[in-house]
Amino acid sequence: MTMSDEKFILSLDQGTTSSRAVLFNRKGEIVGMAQQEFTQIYPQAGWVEHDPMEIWSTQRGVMTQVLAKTDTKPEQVAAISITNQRETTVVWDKNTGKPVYNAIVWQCRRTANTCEQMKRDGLEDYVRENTGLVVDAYFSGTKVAWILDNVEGAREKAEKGELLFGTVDSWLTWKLTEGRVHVTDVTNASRTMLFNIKSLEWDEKMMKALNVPASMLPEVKSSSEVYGEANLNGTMVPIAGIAGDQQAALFGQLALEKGMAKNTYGTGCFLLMNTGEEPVKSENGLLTTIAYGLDGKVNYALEGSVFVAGASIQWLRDEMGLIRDAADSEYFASKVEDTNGVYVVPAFVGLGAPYWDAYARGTIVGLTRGANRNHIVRATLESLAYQSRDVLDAMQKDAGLQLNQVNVDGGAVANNFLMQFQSDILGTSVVRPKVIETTAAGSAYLAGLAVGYWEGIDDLRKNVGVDRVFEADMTEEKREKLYKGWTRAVERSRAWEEE
Ligand SMILES: Nc1ncnc2c1ncn2[C@@H]1O[C@H](COP(=O)(O)OP(=O)(O)O)[C@@H](O)[C@H]1O
Ligand SMILES: O=P(O)(O)OC[C@H](O)CO
Repeated sequence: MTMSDEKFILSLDQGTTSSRAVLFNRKGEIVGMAQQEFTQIYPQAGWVEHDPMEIWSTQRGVMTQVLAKTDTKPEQVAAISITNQRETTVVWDKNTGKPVYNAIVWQCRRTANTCEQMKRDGLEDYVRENTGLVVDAYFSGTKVAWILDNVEGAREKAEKGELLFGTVDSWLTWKLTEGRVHVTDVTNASRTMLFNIKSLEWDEKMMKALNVPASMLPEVKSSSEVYGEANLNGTMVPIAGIAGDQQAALFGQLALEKGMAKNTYGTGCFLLMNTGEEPVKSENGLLTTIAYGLDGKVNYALEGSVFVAGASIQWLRDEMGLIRDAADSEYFASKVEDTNGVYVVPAFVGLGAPYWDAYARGTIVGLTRGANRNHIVRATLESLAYQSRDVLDAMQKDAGLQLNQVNVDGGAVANNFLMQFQSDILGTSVVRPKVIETTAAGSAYLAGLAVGYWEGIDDLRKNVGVDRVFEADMTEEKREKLYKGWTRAVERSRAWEEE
């Protein structure tokens, strides 16, 4: 229950598996939250889709629910912020507002062949230099092209200027403003492979290479400004913050200075390091991306994107039936002292950073007659930590520095076994904040700053607190032996699926 004149920021967090709405007060505390899972559509092996109308209906549903649950009137919402699963691609008809196809999800591998062709066409260096990305099916560009090439009549309509493209932030803003506003922010734009991260404009050469008409593309704005107004039961409320979820988490951790990093453990795992106002080119398989656009400037980040992290725990629950609840994984993993030599490489949709192997597939190695459920559960949890080490090692090489602590957030950091093992396998401290909904918080901060709900960054520092610090407790010898086993397991998973 909220006091009737108190104001809040309503943060909409549209993730890969669920839509969430979180209400924040001035102290950055969560006043209320509503969450709803939605359908994952797997039309073929390696393909992943969402229904854009379900994304919208669940997001609208949780938004209404959180206000009702906390007895908050629309007039008490100072601003709405949007943060979202990135890269996921929606194409809709400008006149009817209807999607022409399901959203193609970031995890979807259907355009791997297009990427091979792009590499043969010699585009890799241009893509890396100008978009900060590697040529991979992960990003939106080839997904838009696929829709235009495969949905009957789509290309013709797009060329007549009748279709619009957007990442999920863009789609939600369009729906919330009843079709008045077609925008995105720099962080989301930097994940499309169509955006030039240096000039901060849509890239002509990439638009041509992917055959995507300029008329489809949203206007690109900063991450913190008023983009338009949403109609909340007759009250117009400004939408004032937009950022991709991983960038929002970095902001939520207030990692606003060069060299500050965070790792988020959700469906995937995403390690981002703020590199300041200059983009840093990775030599070790990471991405260069925009961290946020604020006050007329952008900050850049290096990113290590791991495609499957918490999703592997859902796989243990839903497909393998080894656990009933994600949290049970901690209990089973802790029942054994080690994995008995078992490694699980959850390369269900290929491998992201630093390998970028679209043809890797999931692998369990090291099985002996003594391997049991607990070992497999433990090895799956450990895979989150090993994959994070892969990207942290790459990041330290790129940045030329050694981190002695990693700030973490996201759903899976509730798992104490995982956090301790993470610290052990990295040999650094792992710092878990009080509010692990850092994504929603960072997004709320961006909106709150735009409307003067918070005056500035110093105002926000009071909001951030530490819950627990995990310290490494493993010998160097053991750490390196275990990690070597992981690298061998990864080799076994690679290039499995044939082109
Ligand atoms: N206690 C836990 N141990 C391990 N994994 C967990 C735990 N709780 C949640 N997860 C995993 O974390 C993910 C949910 O985190 P969340 O940050 O909500 O993800 P997303 O935003 O990607 O939907 C799920 O994939 C789930 O399997
Ligand atoms: O929905 P999440 O939290 O798994 O995040 C997905 C990422 O944004 C994909 O790049």
